[in-house]
Parts: sequence; C-alpha cells; structure tokens
Amino acid sequence: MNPMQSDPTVQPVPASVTQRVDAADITLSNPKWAVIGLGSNLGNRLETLQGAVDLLEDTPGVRVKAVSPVYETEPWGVDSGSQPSYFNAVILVKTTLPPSSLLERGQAIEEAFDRVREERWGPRTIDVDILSYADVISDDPVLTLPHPRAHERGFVLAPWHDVDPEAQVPGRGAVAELLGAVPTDGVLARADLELRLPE
Ligand SMILES: Nc1ncnc2c1ncn2[C@@H]1O[C@H](COP(=O)(O)OP(=O)(O)OP(=O)(O)O)[C@@H](O)[C@H]1O
Ligand SMILES: Nc1nc2c(c(=O)[nH]1)N=C(CO)CN2
Repeated sequence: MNPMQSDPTVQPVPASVTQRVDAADITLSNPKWAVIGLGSNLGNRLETLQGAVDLLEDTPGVRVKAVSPVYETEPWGVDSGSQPSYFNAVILVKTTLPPSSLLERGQAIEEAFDRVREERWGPRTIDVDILSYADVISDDPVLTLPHPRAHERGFVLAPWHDVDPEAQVPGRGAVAELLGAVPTDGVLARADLELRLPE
C-alpha cells in the first residue's frame, strides 16, 4: 500500500480534544510560582522538613527554588504547653502541576511521614500547606487559596517574608505588612539550623 495514501480508519481529532491538549501544553510551558508551608512537631523535625523538601523536588513538574530559614515556634491555636514546639519553614516552588495535583502531592508526602489525623491542630510529623498558587483566589474547602489562615500566622509570615520579602498574599496584602500586624513572640529563627536547597 502506498504509505502516502490516507488511512480511512483514522478519524479526525475533535476540536475539543485539540483545545484540551493545547491548554495542557500552555500549562507545561508556563510554570507557576507556588508557596508551600511546612510544619513538624513530632519526631526528628529538621530531618522531616528536609525530607519533605526533597520529596517535593523529586516530584515531576515541581522545582524547589528557595527555602526559608527554619523557625522554632510555639504551637498556635492550642493550649500553651499542650504540644511540643514546631519547626516551620516556607519554600518557593515553580510548578507545571495544577493546584489540585500539588495538594495531592503534599498529602502523599504527609502520608509518607505517617502523619495521623486525630484532633484539629493536633501534633504531627509533617504538615504541608499550599499557602498560595500564583494569584489564584478560591474558597473551595478542599483547596482554599490562599491558605485561609496564612495571613494571621506568625509562624507562616516570618519565614515567608525571609524567603520572599516582596511577597503578596493574594487578596490580603503584602506579607511584610501582615507580619507587622500579628504576634511573633514564640516565633524564633533557629540560625543554627538550615534546610538544603536540592541541587
Ligand atoms: N491551602 C490548603 N492547603 C492544604 N490543605 C488545604 C488547603 N485548603 C484547604 N485544605 C484542606 O484542609 C484539609 C485539612 O488539612 P489539615 O489536616 O492539614 O489541616 P491542619 O493543618 O490541621 O489545619 P490548618 O488548615 O489550620 O493548617 C485538607 O484535607 C485539605 O483538603
Ligand atoms: N507553631 C505552629 N502551630 C501550628 C501549626 C504550625 O505549623 N506551627 N500548624 C497548625 C495546623 O496546621 C496548628 N498550629
């Protein structure tokens, strides 16, 4: 058979499919900045934070671009003295993943560190929060963007400001301004510790 002859069994690709493929191509060639908050108050907290950074970097479509200093912080939202102190950090990633896939990956990382959910704001080996994704604003309870409590938490705003002094919390204002308006006693930089930026 002449290979140049058209194959009658091949159907034309519907326009809707072409559009979806084109849209996916645009996402792939147009990575977005996302900001991720990490917290740990059980086990080897520094090793766990580093493990989460490394697992994010190992994720296809995610590149870790910056890591904040490590903070040791008093547990927020619970009775003082009822839980061990946290290590918190904030990282900046560039990603071609959509927000829902980034959330899923964060939750898979929590599971990899055997995180258990028993009580609200209970102690945990690792918490991976999506603090912001580009300038997206969404009140979907499965993935609220920006994170609904980021703007009122010193343990989030202090490391976020360190890693990106010009950052904005979409719809809420500049991280620098918000940081000036929240209590930061019990939010201490641990200059003796640091996270490695994956190569
Ligand atoms: N921006 C977000 N980042 C991570 N999870 C989110 C976000 N918005 C909504 N969620 C949802 O919140 C649910 C509960 O998350 P999680 O158990 O980590 O809460 P928490 O860390 O204890 O508390 P907080 O949300 O106050 O930090 C998740 O199942 C997830 O679907
Ligand atoms: N200091 C501190 N307190 C918290 C933290 C956290 O990461 N650090 N996370 C919480 C639920 O996400 C609740 N309280």
